[in-house]
Amino acid sequence: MINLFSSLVEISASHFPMDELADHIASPGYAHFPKIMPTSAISELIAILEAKEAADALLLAGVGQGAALDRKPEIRSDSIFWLEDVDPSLAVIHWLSAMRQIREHLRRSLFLPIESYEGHLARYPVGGFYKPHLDQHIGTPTRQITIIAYLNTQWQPGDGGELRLYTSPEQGVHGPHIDIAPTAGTIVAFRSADFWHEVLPAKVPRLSLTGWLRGREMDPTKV
Ligand SMILES: O=C(O)CCC(=O)C(=O)O
Ligand SMILES: [Fe+2]
Repeated sequence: MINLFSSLVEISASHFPMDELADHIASPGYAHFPKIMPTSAISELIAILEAKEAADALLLAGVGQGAALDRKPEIRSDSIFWLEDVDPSLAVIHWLSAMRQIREHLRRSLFLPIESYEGHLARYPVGGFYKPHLDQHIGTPTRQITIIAYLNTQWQPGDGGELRLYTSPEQGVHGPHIDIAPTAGTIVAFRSADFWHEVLPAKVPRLSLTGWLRGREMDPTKV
Protein backbone atom coordinates (compact mmCIF):
# COMPACT_ATOMS: atom_id res chain seq x y z
CA MET A 1 0.00 0.00 0.00
CA ILE A 2 2.65 2.39 1.20
CA ASN A 3 4.14 3.72 -1.98
CA LEU A 4 1.18 3.53 -4.27
CA PHE A 5 1.75 7.13 -5.19
CA SER A 6 5.53 7.19 -5.22
CA SER A 7 5.56 6.49 -8.92
CA LEU A 8 4.20 10.00 -9.40
CA VAL A 9 7.17 11.41 -7.50
CA GLU A 10 9.35 9.30 -9.72
CA ILE A 11 7.81 10.51 -12.96
CA SER A 12 8.04 14.08 -11.79
CA ALA A 13 11.68 13.64 -10.87
CA SER A 14 12.99 11.61 -13.76
CA HIS A 15 10.28 10.37 -16.11
CA PHE A 16 7.95 13.35 -16.21
CA PRO A 17 8.92 15.25 -19.36
CA MET A 18 10.07 18.34 -17.47
CA ASP A 19 12.00 19.73 -20.40
CA GLU A 20 9.05 19.25 -22.72
CA LEU A 21 6.83 20.98 -20.17
CA ALA A 22 9.22 23.94 -19.92
CA ASP A 23 9.59 24.13 -23.72
CA HIS A 24 5.82 24.19 -24.22
CA ILE A 25 5.23 26.70 -21.44
CA ALA A 26 7.87 28.93 -23.08
CA SER A 27 6.02 28.59 -26.40
CA PRO A 28 3.15 28.28 -27.22
CA GLY A 29 2.40 28.69 -23.48
CA TYR A 30 0.48 25.48 -22.84
CA ALA A 31 1.25 21.76 -22.59
CA HIS A 32 -0.88 18.61 -22.77
CA PHE A 33 0.27 15.19 -21.57
CA PRO A 34 -2.40 12.52 -22.21
CA LYS A 35 -2.70 9.73 -19.61
CA ILE A 36 0.65 10.33 -17.96
CA MET A 37 -0.22 9.68 -14.29
CA PRO A 38 0.04 6.16 -12.85
CA THR A 39 -3.30 4.50 -12.11
CA SER A 40 -2.38 4.05 -8.45
CA ALA A 41 -2.06 7.82 -8.01
CA ILE A 42 -5.35 8.37 -9.79
CA SER A 43 -7.19 5.86 -7.55
CA GLU A 44 -5.89 7.45 -4.37
CA LEU A 45 -6.97 10.93 -5.39
CA ILE A 46 -10.40 9.64 -6.46
CA ALA A 47 -10.75 7.91 -3.08
CA ILE A 48 -10.03 11.20 -1.26
CA LEU A 49 -12.54 13.09 -3.38
CA GLU A 50 -15.22 10.43 -2.94
CA ALA A 51 -14.68 10.33 0.82
CA LYS A 52 -15.06 14.12 1.01
CA GLU A 53 -18.21 13.93 -1.06
CA ALA A 54 -19.64 11.15 1.10
CA ALA A 55 -18.90 13.24 4.20
CA ASP A 56 -20.61 16.21 2.55
CA ALA A 57 -17.36 18.14 2.93
CA LEU A 58 -17.09 19.59 -0.59
CA LEU A 59 -17.68 23.33 -0.94
CA LEU A 60 -19.49 25.01 -3.78
CA ALA A 61 -16.67 26.79 -5.61
CA GLY A 62 -16.56 30.55 -5.95
CA VAL A 63 -15.31 33.17 -8.37
CA GLY A 64 -12.66 35.73 -7.37
CA GLN A 65 -10.78 35.60 -4.12
CA GLY A 66 -10.57 37.06 -0.63
CA ALA A 67 -13.30 39.55 0.16
CA ALA A 68 -14.35 39.49 -3.52
CA LEU A 69 -15.02 35.73 -3.45
CA ASP A 70 -18.53 35.12 -4.65
CA ARG A 71 -20.55 31.98 -5.34
CA LYS A 72 -21.69 32.29 -8.95
CA PRO A 73 -23.58 29.17 -10.01
CA GLU A 74 -24.24 30.73 -13.41
CA ILE A 75 -20.44 30.84 -14.03
CA ARG A 76 -19.23 27.60 -12.45
CA SER A 77 -20.91 24.64 -10.81
CA ASP A 78 -18.11 22.53 -9.37
CA SER A 79 -17.61 21.66 -5.71
CA ILE A 80 -14.08 21.70 -4.38
CA PHE A 81 -11.79 20.74 -1.56
CA TRP A 82 -8.53 22.65 -1.07
CA LEU A 83 -5.52 20.35 -0.70
CA GLU A 84 -4.39 22.28 2.36
CA ASP A 85 -7.61 21.17 4.06
CA VAL A 86 -7.16 17.50 3.23
CA ASP A 87 -5.68 15.34 6.01
CA PRO A 88 -2.12 14.92 4.82
CA SER A 89 -2.43 11.57 3.09
CA LEU A 90 0.46 10.04 1.23
CA ALA A 91 -1.15 10.80 -2.11
CA VAL A 92 -1.39 14.49 -1.36
CA ILE A 93 2.11 14.69 0.12
CA HIS A 94 3.49 13.12 -3.03
CA TRP A 95 1.46 15.36 -5.30
CA LEU A 96 2.73 18.44 -3.45
CA SER A 97 6.25 17.12 -3.77
CA ALA A 98 5.77 16.66 -7.52
CA MET A 99 4.49 20.25 -7.76
CA ARG A 100 7.58 21.48 -5.87
CA GLN A 101 9.84 19.77 -8.38
CA ILE A 102 7.95 21.20 -11.33
CA ARG A 103 8.09 24.62 -9.70
CA GLU A 104 11.86 24.42 -9.27
CA HIS A 105 12.32 23.20 -12.82
CA LEU A 106 10.28 26.05 -14.29
CA ARG A 107 12.02 28.59 -12.09
CA ARG A 108 15.42 27.38 -13.23
CA SER A 109 14.67 26.85 -16.90
CA LEU A 110 12.31 29.77 -17.60
CA PHE A 111 13.20 32.13 -14.73
CA LEU A 112 9.54 32.24 -13.77
CA PRO A 113 8.97 34.04 -10.46
CA ILE A 114 7.10 31.12 -8.89
CA GLU A 115 7.07 30.85 -5.11
CA SER A 116 4.29 28.52 -4.07
CA TYR A 117 1.46 26.20 -5.05
CA GLU A 118 -2.23 26.01 -4.23
CA GLY A 119 -4.58 23.33 -5.46
CA HIS A 120 -7.99 21.81 -5.00
CA LEU A 121 -9.81 18.63 -5.86
CA ALA A 122 -12.95 19.38 -7.85
CA ARG A 123 -16.15 17.56 -8.69
CA TYR A 124 -18.48 18.74 -11.43
CA PRO A 125 -21.93 17.16 -11.15
CA VAL A 126 -23.94 16.07 -14.18
CA GLY A 127 -24.63 19.32 -16.05
CA GLY A 128 -21.65 21.03 -14.35
CA PHE A 129 -19.58 23.57 -16.30
CA TYR A 130 -17.23 26.52 -15.91
CA LYS A 131 -17.79 29.42 -18.30
CA PRO A 132 -14.86 31.00 -20.22
CA HIS A 133 -12.39 32.74 -17.91
CA LEU A 134 -8.76 33.53 -17.14
CA ASP A 135 -7.27 32.11 -13.96
CA GLN A 136 -5.48 35.26 -12.84
CA HIS A 137 -7.67 37.30 -10.57
CA ILE A 138 -8.03 40.92 -11.60
CA GLY A 139 -5.54 43.08 -9.74
CA THR A 140 -3.62 40.14 -8.26
CA PRO A 141 -1.28 38.60 -10.80
CA THR A 142 -0.39 35.81 -8.38
CA ARG A 143 -1.37 32.76 -10.38
CA GLN A 144 1.33 32.09 -12.95
CA ILE A 145 0.86 28.53 -14.20
CA THR A 146 -2.32 26.43 -14.09
CA ILE A 147 -1.81 22.66 -13.77
CA ILE A 148 -4.81 20.33 -14.05
CA ALA A 149 -4.87 16.55 -13.60
CA TYR A 150 -7.97 14.61 -14.63
CA LEU A 151 -9.41 11.70 -12.68
CA ASN A 152 -12.21 10.23 -14.83
CA THR A 153 -11.43 6.57 -15.32
CA GLN A 154 -14.60 5.82 -17.32
CA TRP A 155 -14.63 8.91 -19.53
CA GLN A 156 -15.79 8.31 -23.13
CA PRO A 157 -16.39 10.59 -26.12
CA GLY A 158 -19.87 12.07 -25.69
CA ASP A 159 -19.55 12.37 -21.90
CA GLY A 160 -18.87 16.11 -22.16
CA GLY A 161 -16.78 17.98 -19.61
CA GLU A 162 -13.94 18.70 -22.03
CA LEU A 163 -11.54 21.50 -21.22
CA ARG A 164 -11.87 24.01 -24.05
CA LEU A 165 -8.59 25.89 -24.25
CA TYR A 166 -8.48 28.98 -26.45
CA THR A 167 -5.02 28.83 -27.95
CA SER A 168 -4.53 32.44 -29.02
CA PRO A 169 -3.93 34.79 -26.06
CA GLU A 170 -4.55 37.75 -28.36
CA GLN A 171 -7.90 36.56 -29.71
CA GLY A 172 -9.14 34.83 -26.56
CA VAL A 173 -12.59 33.27 -26.93
CA HIS A 174 -12.87 34.66 -30.48
CA GLY A 175 -9.86 32.70 -31.66
CA PRO A 176 -9.11 29.02 -32.24
CA HIS A 177 -9.47 26.41 -29.51
CA ILE A 178 -8.64 22.82 -28.69
CA ASP A 179 -10.87 20.49 -26.64
CA ILE A 180 -9.10 18.22 -24.18
CA ALA A 181 -10.83 15.12 -22.85
CA PRO A 182 -10.74 14.92 -19.03
CA THR A 183 -9.51 11.34 -19.18
CA ALA A 184 -7.89 9.94 -16.06
CA GLY A 185 -4.17 10.59 -15.85
CA THR A 186 -4.08 13.43 -18.38
CA ILE A 187 -2.25 16.55 -17.24
CA VAL A 188 -2.64 20.01 -18.80
CA ALA A 189 -0.61 23.11 -17.95
CA PHE A 190 -0.79 26.67 -19.25
CA ARG A 191 0.11 30.24 -18.43
CA SER A 192 -2.69 31.43 -16.17
CA ALA A 193 -2.64 35.05 -17.35
CA ASP A 194 -2.79 34.29 -21.07
CA PHE A 195 -5.16 31.45 -21.87
CA TRP A 196 -8.93 31.72 -21.79
CA HIS A 197 -10.55 28.38 -21.09
CA GLU A 198 -13.82 26.79 -20.06
CA VAL A 199 -15.23 23.46 -18.94
CA LEU A 200 -17.96 22.26 -21.30
CA PRO A 201 -21.10 20.86 -19.63
CA ALA A 202 -20.41 17.44 -18.17
CA LYS A 203 -22.87 14.63 -18.86
CA VAL A 204 -21.33 12.41 -16.20
CA PRO A 205 -19.74 13.51 -12.90
CA ARG A 206 -16.28 14.90 -13.62
CA LEU A 207 -13.34 14.73 -11.22
CA SER A 208 -10.10 16.71 -11.34
CA LEU A 209 -7.26 18.20 -9.38
CA THR A 210 -6.66 21.82 -10.35
CA GLY A 211 -3.83 23.94 -9.03
CA TRP A 212 -1.68 26.95 -9.62
CA LEU A 213 1.98 27.79 -9.31
CA ARG A 214 1.94 31.22 -7.75
CA GLY A 215 4.21 34.23 -7.75
CA ARG A 216 5.00 36.46 -4.82
CA GLU A 217 1.96 37.69 -2.91
CA MET A 218 1.27 41.35 -3.67
CA ASP A 219 0.12 42.75 -0.38
CA PRO A 220 0.70 46.51 -0.31
CA THR A 221 0.27 46.55 3.45
CA LYS A 222 3.37 44.38 3.75
CA VAL A 223 5.68 46.41 1.53
O1 LIG B 1 -10.98 21.36 -14.78
C1 LIG B 1 -10.70 22.01 -15.76
O2 LIG B 1 -10.52 21.50 -16.88
C2 LIG B 1 -10.55 23.52 -15.66
C3 LIG B 1 -10.92 24.07 -14.31
C4 LIG B 1 -10.74 25.55 -14.24
O3 LIG B 1 -10.72 26.22 -15.24
C5 LIG B 1 -10.53 26.23 -12.95
O4 LIG B 1 -10.76 25.61 -11.88
O5 LIG B 1 -10.12 27.41 -12.96
FE1 LIG C 1 -9.69 28.03 -14.85
